Amino acid sequence: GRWSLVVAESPIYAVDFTSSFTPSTTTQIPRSVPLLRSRAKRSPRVIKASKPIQLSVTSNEASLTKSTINLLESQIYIFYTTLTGSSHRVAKTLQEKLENLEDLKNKPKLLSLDDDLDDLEEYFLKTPNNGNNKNIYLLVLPSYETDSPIDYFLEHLKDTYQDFRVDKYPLRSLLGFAVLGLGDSESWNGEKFCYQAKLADRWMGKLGARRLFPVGEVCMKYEGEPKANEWIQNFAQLLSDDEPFYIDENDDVDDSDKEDSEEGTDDADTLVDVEDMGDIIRKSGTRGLAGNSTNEEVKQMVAKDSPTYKSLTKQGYTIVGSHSGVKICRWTKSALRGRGSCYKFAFYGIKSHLCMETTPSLACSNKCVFCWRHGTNPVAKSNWRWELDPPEKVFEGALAGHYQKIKQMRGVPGIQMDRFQEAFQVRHCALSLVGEPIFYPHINEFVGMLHEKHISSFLVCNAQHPDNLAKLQKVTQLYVSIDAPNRQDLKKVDRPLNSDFWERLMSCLDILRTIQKHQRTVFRLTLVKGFNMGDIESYADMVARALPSQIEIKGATFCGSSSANGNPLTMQNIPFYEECKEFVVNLSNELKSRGLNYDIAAEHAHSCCILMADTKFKINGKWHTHIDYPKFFELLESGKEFVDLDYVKETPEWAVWGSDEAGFNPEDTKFDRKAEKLKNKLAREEQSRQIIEQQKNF
Ligand SMILES: Cc1cc2nc3c(=O)[nH]c(=O)nc-3n(C[C@H](O)[C@H](O)[C@H](O)COP(=O)(O)O)c2cc1C
Ligand code: SF4
Repeated sequence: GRWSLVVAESPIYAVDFTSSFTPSTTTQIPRSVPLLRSRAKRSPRVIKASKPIQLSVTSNEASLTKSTINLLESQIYIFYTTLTGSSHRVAKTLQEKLENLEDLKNKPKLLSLDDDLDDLEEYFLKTPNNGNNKNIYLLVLPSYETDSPIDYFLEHLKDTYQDFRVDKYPLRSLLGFAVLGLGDSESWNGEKFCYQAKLADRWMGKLGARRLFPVGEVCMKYEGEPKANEWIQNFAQLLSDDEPFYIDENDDVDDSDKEDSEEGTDDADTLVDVEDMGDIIRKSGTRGLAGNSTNEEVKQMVAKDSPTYKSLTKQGYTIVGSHSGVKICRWTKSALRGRGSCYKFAFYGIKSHLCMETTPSLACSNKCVFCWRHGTNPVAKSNWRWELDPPEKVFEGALAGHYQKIKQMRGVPGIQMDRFQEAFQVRHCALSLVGEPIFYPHINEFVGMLHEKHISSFLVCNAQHPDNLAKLQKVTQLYVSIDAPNRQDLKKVDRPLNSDFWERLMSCLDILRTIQKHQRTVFRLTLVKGFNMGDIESYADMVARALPSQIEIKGATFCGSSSANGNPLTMQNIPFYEECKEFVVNLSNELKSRGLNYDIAAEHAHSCCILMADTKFKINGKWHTHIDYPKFFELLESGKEFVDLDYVKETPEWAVWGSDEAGFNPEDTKFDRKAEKLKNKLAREEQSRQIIEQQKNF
């Protein structure tokens, strides 16, 4: 390598800031020697030069110098990511240790890459502006062979490096960085041990950051925290040590790994005869489809041995293949026992025991505050970066998983035989659950398979993937989640990974109004008090922009809060039904005042859910929010174009807004004690309100 040109030997502890080369405690320092430049050959790229940090080096030569910048004056950021907690513990120890350093001027900041950073770009493209930009980044990273949020972080570093629009060395403005890796050398020895910490160390170097200290590799199984503490101790010492650093301004930033583009990967070597392509694709299976071109392998989104798999199955999900999931919801169980169905029965005529809830992509591009999976859920901005299962496998696997769970219910007291038998003919599929169904590259084929079996499709998307949305073919009902009325609130609620999340949402709204106008479209609002229940005007703006067929408004339900999974909600954030009603009435008035033809159509008080619809669904004075499913399939199979109004059915009296039953199916209520109690409570509330009103009038 380039170090062969060394002429002098020095006992000084030299740290090369710029190379992945890790010096031993005694190393040779090149001086006054023309240095080899090993810039990799790459395709044309716009390179904006960034000025290296000014140090007290005046000559153009590599030198051993005392930095004018005192490390103790820096602002230290400790970043960590964790799935089972050890990296968080170690990061906290690191913070405490550094805090106790007498001369350290600023208190080190501890930040979770997953919970505390809204946007990785704010720290790993831009850097915080602390006066003279004297920032030091310390990264405490575990390694996971299975897919985890660390993959997403590493991908961000890689993408930044490969993005020709941005400064090539954006992290050069940092004073320095160091990575402490945690892993398990027994199960993952050799290259795999702490491999993600090593990758992070490498990418940080490539992005222009200066390595202050060699990457730590700690086996948490054998060496545990004492070994981590040793690294911390040594690093702390380095901070207060005024030993000179070897700094070479002529040397290029860490770009020396020739394997990327020089060795053996010449075009001539990689060109493949078109005739051979089929063979190669077949041999590589679906692995190549993720478009992952570097040496990182394509992972499974939810591998069997991953913490995500464990947490999902614990919650009752059946994982299908490696990226899909299916789960029986409580309404399916309730309906099997002859009790009530969910609000979709009241609004659209869906019987819960005939409904399968599934998703072909457990990953998504948000980190919503109300998502319990937060912390372990696989994430990606917009590209599919995992192994890909064919649609047949997802379809058959989902049905098999669903039926297996139904079968397991056979011993549950109160199961009704006729419904139990019917349940083995799924009629509806809710593509929602968790994750983002339109992320799945074969979503259209998958939906096609449902329709072929006359299974209706309700697809919910998070409005972050306009390209996929535009390409989506006919579904029975197309939902878009509208989690907040404006940019600031949406960022707070969904914590999207894409920085252009608002623009993405806006394009999705435009797509609903134009390309997807033929679909039966629904806005889904989940109301969370203190997060998204204000700014009615902006919600109305969005309705005006997308012109959805219907608007479904649901009060958030409480699934328990936990700071551990990043879910900050408490009971205080759960709106009462009355508050939801008030919100809906206000929205309805706002829309009417703008001449938009929407009105409140139906309600299901039990689930705190209200449906607004375009008044075109009110035919001859009667609401028609229900769906004529056989008609839908007939139209679909006719091959003709058709729209939302072509397959409607009348809404039953008991579900219509303002009816006495408030969405309680009279046939079900007698079985449903909880529903009965709630109904009585609502009646009592209404009574007391009337009395108060009367008193006011006297
Ligand atoms: C599914 C799984 C995969 C893992 N893969 C690796 C690996 O590839 N390399 C490694 O060094 N350690 C691996 N480990 C060990 C973890 O990195 C180690 O337990 C670490 O301390 C976990 O940190 P955390 O508690 O902050 O999540 C793996 C652990 C699990 C459970
Ligand atoms: S979109 Fe769904 S899966 Fe994704 S974070 Fe939000 S709630 Fe969770």
